[in-house]
Amino acid sequence: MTTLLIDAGNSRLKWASFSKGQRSPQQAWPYGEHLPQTGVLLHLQTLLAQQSVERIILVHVLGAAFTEALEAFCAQQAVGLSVVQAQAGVYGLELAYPNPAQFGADRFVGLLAVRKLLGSQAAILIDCGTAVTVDALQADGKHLGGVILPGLQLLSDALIHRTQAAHMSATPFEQAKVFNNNTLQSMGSGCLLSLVGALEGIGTRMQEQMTEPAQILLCGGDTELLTNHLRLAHLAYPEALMEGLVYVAEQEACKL
Ligand SMILES: Nc1ncnc2c1ncn2[C@@H]1O[C@H](COP(=O)(O)OP(=O)(O)O)[C@@H](O)[C@H]1O
Ligand SMILES: CC(C)(COP(=O)(O)O)[C@@H](O)C(=O)NCCC(=O)O
Ligand SMILES: [K+]
Repeated sequence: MTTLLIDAGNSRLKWASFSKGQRSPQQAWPYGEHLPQTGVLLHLQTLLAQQSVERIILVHVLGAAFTEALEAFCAQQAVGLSVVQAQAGVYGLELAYPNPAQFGADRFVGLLAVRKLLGSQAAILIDCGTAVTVDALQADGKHLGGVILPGLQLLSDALIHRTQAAHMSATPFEQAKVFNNNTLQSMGSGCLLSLVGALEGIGTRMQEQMTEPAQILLCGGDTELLTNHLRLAHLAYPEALMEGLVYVAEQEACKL
């Protein structure tokens, strides 16, 4: 029997199956034209029709009411469900937010991924999804907090829709460069390089203010587009959140 590991973000559902201690490679399914909440439930239906699933370990950022919808769906399908939420004082983490309920559950799973991938090393996790989050974690488990900024696609959407370029289609991010000779390439390069510059500035400031060397870990949907441009030593691991969910699965298994 299989456990499904699911990260439901604002743009896409990422999933992997976990069985006998082994995780499959991550797959990412966009929501397309659907609202994220509808998209998640449709994708879950497809996943449960494809394989025999005993349990789902899921993290989402789609609102508290959505957890209830998921619970009802899984009860109907007779599948166990654990929805991961940010919590104070668990897994050896001390969260910077005084109210953990306000800290994105995906960011919390990101901190667990740091532990799973890097052990008890100080780290800065950059998760490049719909929004980009940057979080600093000390070796002793103290989370120092972080920043949230618009992701690559959001930057580009805002630029296109709030200028006379509204008639234009998607901007290209591949082969971003500083010397461009057409509007779309100029915009795509500008968005990508502005995000890269922001992350270099934020990462450098965090490293300066931390008391121990911190390993930068880059993950999320735009990892591959950003990694070659980023002038900061880092590890690129697009599927890091799946490792955070594996960590939860292993910890839950220990409690059984
Ligand atoms: N088919 C796709 N649909 C949506 N985003 C995509 C797609 N392919 C690549 N991306 C990129 O992935 C990013 C979303 O990353 P992801 O980590 O899945 O985000 P989230 O967790 O917010 O859903 C977008 O900013 C976009 O640039
Ligand atoms: C910042 C986020 C929107 C990122 O979501 P994502 O890009 O992964 O879809 C999400 O982590 C969130 O809703 N956080 C709650 C607010 C906070 O962490 O302060
Ligand atoms: K994110």
